[in-house]
This record gives sequence, structure tokens and C-alpha cells, in this order.
Amino acid sequence: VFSRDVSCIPYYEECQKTADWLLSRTKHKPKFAIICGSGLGMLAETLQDQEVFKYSDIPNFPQSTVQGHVGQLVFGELKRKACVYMQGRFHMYEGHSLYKVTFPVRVFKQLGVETLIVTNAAGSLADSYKVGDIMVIKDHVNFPGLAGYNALSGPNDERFGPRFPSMSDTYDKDLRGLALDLSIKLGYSHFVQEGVYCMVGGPNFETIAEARLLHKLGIDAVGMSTAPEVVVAKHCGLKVFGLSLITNQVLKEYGSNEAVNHEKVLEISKKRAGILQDFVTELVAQINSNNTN
Ligand SMILES: O=P(O)(O)O[C@H]1O[C@H](CO)[C@@H](O)[C@H]1O
Ligand SMILES: Nc1nc2[nH]cnc2c(=O)[nH]1
Repeated sequence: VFSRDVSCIPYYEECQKTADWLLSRTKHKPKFAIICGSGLGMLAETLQDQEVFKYSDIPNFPQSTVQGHVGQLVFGELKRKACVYMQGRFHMYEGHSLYKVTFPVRVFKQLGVETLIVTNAAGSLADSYKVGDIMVIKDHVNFPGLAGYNALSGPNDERFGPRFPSMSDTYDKDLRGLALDLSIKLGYSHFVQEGVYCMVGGPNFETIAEARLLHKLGIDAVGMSTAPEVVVAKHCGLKVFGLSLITNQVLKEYGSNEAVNHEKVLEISKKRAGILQDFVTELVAQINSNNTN
């Protein structure tokens, strides 16, 4: 489940075939790819001149199985910048190999994408965060990766990137700075934070003891995605920027009956998607006007 089946057709060629299939059907040449987190598919709604491809029609693409993840790629223009949105991501807990989870990122690279923007729904461990806050991801802890369940496990294809990629500067410093400046300009600074995201395997939410452990480790927000996509993006030379929407507080005390569930996560995502959409739209516009890209 966790590493790729090395007996399948060559991975690079497989990604290229999918990229070529898409390029022959869309007029857009995206420089930005945006992955929509749980319940955040509507981020793509502001795209102009849309072209939509269902995952079930795209060669080699996995299928979405989680509620709140529609399962289609949407190409279009945001402030005249060509973008591709992934409405529905793949998670390790769905049973996809990490090679499948990260397949779209490598396809994006072969489409000519230069910047990957990841979004996710996450629970907060930081005491100062509130439900509805947006966290600019400064760094991550890839728990499955640390335990050997890494999307880069298996033979390394140098055409994607090096065997031992550095991850010390993964979330682009300039883009983080730009986002924090933008949050002030947009009047968002009272709910925009910067912090560390942690990926756990899921699909269960945290026990109290696990929540306390993550809190002690200095983690600000926890979810079940993002790290594999980001690791693969960094490996193949994409710029990375990430936003977590805080959909719930992770319980750290016994005796509460406030337990989180996926429906509550989706409810908050739906409520805050508009704000996240504006943030991403303005950021994409600024990246170009500031020549940060
Ligand atoms: O990370 P995304 O896909 O936003 O979704 C998060 O929300 C779901 C749990 O409600 C999990 O899939 C978790 O990873
Ligand atoms: N692991 C985990 N994933 C989430 N996704 C949204 N909220 C949460 C949470 O509290 N924990």
C-alpha cells in the first residue's frame, strides 16, 4: 500500500502520458496548481474560462473516495494567470499507495506548473488558534515519512529529482512573507497564523494522549494529508506554499463530549471557503505582480 509497485510501467513515462493527454485537451498552460482540501473544492469556482476533467476520464488517475473531495481537475484563469485546481485529493488512509497519492503533483510538474499551493482542513493543537483561523504552513512533521512510509521510497528517478532531497526550506519563505503581508492588507491578520502542520496516517482522529504528545512536540495543526504531496513537489523542484484551515480544536483534556467528526470539518470548510478563496486569488495575483515567482 505504501510504496509504489516497481513492476508497473515506468513511472516517469506514465506521468508524461497523463500530462500529454491533458495538454492535448486544454488550451491552458498552468503555472500554478492548487490542491483543495476537505470541503474546499469551491476554491476553484472563481476560475475563468474553465475546462473540467473528471478523474475517472484521465488516464492513470486514481479516484476520490472521501466525502468533500469531488474528483476532478479544473483548468482556468485566475487574474489572467493559468491555474489547475485539484478538486479532491488522495489520502494514504484511503488505501492508495503514496505513489498514487502524489501522482498528480508529478503530472503538474510535467504540465509546466512552477508553484504548488496546498490547502487542507486541520485540527488545532496551538492554544491560541480558533476554529476558522487560517494557518500559513511554515514547516511540517511528516510522521508517516519519518516511519518509512515516504512517497520517495523505492527506486529514485533522477529525471524527477535527487535521491536525497533537502527539506529544510520546503515552504517558500518569500511566498510565506507575501501571504502574511497580504493578510494585513486584506484585514485578515487577526485570523491568519503561521505554524507547523503535522501529518498523521489517520483515518481516526487523535486520542487525548496523542493530542498531548503532538502538542508537546510543538505542532500547531494536525491533519491526514499534504506532507507526501509537498515532499514530492520539493523533490521535483516546485515552489511550495500551504494553507491549513482550522476546522476544529483537537481535544487535549479528558471528559469533554465535544468530539470532532468529518461532518463538522466539512461544515467549517464550507463556511470559510470563501475567505480562503479570496486569499488564494489575491496571492496568485501578487506573486506575479511582485515577480516573486
Ligand atoms: O487534509 P484534507 O484532505 O483537507 O482533509 C482533512 O480532513 C479529513 C478529516 O475530516 C482528513 O482527510 C484530513 O486530512
Ligand atoms: N488528524 C486530524 N485530521 C483532521 N482534519 C481536520 N481536523 C482534523 C483533526 O483534528 N485531526
